[in-house]
Amino acid sequence: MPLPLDYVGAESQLSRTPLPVPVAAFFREAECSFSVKKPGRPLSYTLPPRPRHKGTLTVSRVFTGRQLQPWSQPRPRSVSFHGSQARAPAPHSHLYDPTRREPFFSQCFELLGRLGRGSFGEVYKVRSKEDRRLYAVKRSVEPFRGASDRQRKLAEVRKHERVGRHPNCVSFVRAWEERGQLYIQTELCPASLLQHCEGRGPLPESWVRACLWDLLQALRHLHARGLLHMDVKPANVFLTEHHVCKLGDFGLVLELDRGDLSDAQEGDPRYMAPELLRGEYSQAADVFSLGMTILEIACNLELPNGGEGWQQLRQGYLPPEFTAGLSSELRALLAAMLEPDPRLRPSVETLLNSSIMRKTKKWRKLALLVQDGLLRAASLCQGVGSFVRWLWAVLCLPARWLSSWRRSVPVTPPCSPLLATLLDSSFSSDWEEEADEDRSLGEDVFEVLGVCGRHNQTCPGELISQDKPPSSPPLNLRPSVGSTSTPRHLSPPETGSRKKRSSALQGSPNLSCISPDSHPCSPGSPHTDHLCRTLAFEVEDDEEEEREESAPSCADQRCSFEPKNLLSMFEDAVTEQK
Ligand SMILES: Nc1ncnc2c1ncn2[C@@H]1O[C@H](COP(=O)(O)OP(=O)(O)OP(=O)(O)O)[C@@H](O)[C@H]1O
Ligand SMILES: [Mg+2]
Ligand SMILES: [Mg+2]
Repeated sequence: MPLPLDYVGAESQLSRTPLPVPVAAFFREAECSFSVKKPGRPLSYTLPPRPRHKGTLTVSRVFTGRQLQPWSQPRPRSVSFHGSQARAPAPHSHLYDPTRREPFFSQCFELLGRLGRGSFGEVYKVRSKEDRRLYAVKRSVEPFRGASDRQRKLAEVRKHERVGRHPNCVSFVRAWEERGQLYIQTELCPASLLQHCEGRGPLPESWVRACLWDLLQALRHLHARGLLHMDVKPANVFLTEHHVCKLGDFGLVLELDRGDLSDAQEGDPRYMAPELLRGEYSQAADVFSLGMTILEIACNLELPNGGEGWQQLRQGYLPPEFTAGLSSELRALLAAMLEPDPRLRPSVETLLNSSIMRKTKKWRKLALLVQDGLLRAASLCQGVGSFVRWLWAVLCLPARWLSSWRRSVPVTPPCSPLLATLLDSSFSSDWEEEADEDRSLGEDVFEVLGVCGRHNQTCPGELISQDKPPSSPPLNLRPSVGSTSTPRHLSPPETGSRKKRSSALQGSPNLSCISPDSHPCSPGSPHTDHLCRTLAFEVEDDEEEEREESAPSCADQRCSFEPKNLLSMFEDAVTEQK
């Protein structure tokens, strides 16, 4: 019975009538038969019941001596209907070793998890060990029960191969059978539309329109090849990571050109077109199922499995309390797709030419184009970023090599031209800041260094490790400070103690002069520290005088303090001796 779409107005008129009207009562009852989707419902709820186990023994179990069928042999066999099935070679993979006991699946794939379970098989998320890409592999739950059961299951491969490649259809990769089970490898999709909608409420209309446009494209592709999907529903629609809808699960596809409709199977009853009960199979059945799918996701409506609500939806009645939030255009389109008479139902082509779909097409194409552009730009940025990182690493390599070389050499060679270049580059205008930082490390550090400057002949790093345990934090810290303080011989004038610190830190020219052979300040000498220090400075001054010629800019600085220091030290020594 066709039901008026402007039912709301009719009810308000009727409510003024004192007598109850049967039609109004019917509609009120109808309202009660629809409900919103329940969030958090287990996914298995949506699956059709699995076939019951047979209690009786199969013939093969009774007559065990029978010859094994070729497909029940342990070796894997490729399944494809493109060439001759008689040859059925092993599925190709250079990783597969037939001498090993593990099945082809375990040898060639890493199992990452289970994606879902249908009435036919379990679907796993896998990574191919060959190309390291992610895929979905559907494996039939039970082994083939016989030749006809096997043929029925293998038919899904033939159908998938016939579908071919289309941006809105899940891509087939390959199939094989092993130990009586069928494996179908397809592209992996992050989620099904059903999973995506769970707990979200109704989807935004712009999203619904985009989804409808994508799925109409997929159906146009199938119908043009003489194929009917027969199982369009949210659980068989998959979303890519770029939010493109793809139609999948081609297990119930009907090949109209084969002429044999005896093995045609209806899909999920909630989405089933009414004429299928009369055995009328046509493209219009897919249009109806798609209409139901869109109604479900756009209105968050729990579709009935049977009963009154099921009948009403197949009589052209759209529950207004659910469809009220939709635009009039989309409501009219849905009403047309759910038309009870398949001959009056618009074809996929007609639907794509409707004004609402033409508008959607423009936006969809633009959105896909922008998305594609953004993705390309992102991958380009990623590529440029990794190139810059690589370039930086290559450029830093000589500097790193030099610094590690410097660390490995115990005493810095004073006249190395390579080192001189490096030191020049590290000698920056913020020398004063560095000096302040050194001071901030604390006097005790310098005291230790001062000691080693007076009594030892090797580099500061080594001295530190001799004088203090290696675990002592300030001592561990110093060598690195010393290594960066090489340009201190160009420092501004300093006090005696400061200069002592500098020479100890540098470890190169001044310390090399304080040796048992070059002056009397040896570890076992009776001279006082004071004298030792004085003599050390004398030697330093001699050297620096020599260097003045080669570094005139520093000469002025030294002239300003060296005679004064020497004089005061000499006076001190004389006073002490008196
Ligand atoms: N390519 C895929 N990418 C991601 N998930 C998938 C993929 N294929 C299947 N799945 C998941 O596995 C579930 C079952 O897959 P599929 O529908 O193909 O199996 P089936 O046994 O044919 O089920 P049905 O009962 O619908 O016939 C899907 O609902 C989905 O959650
Ligand atoms: Mg399915
Ligand atoms: Mg299926």
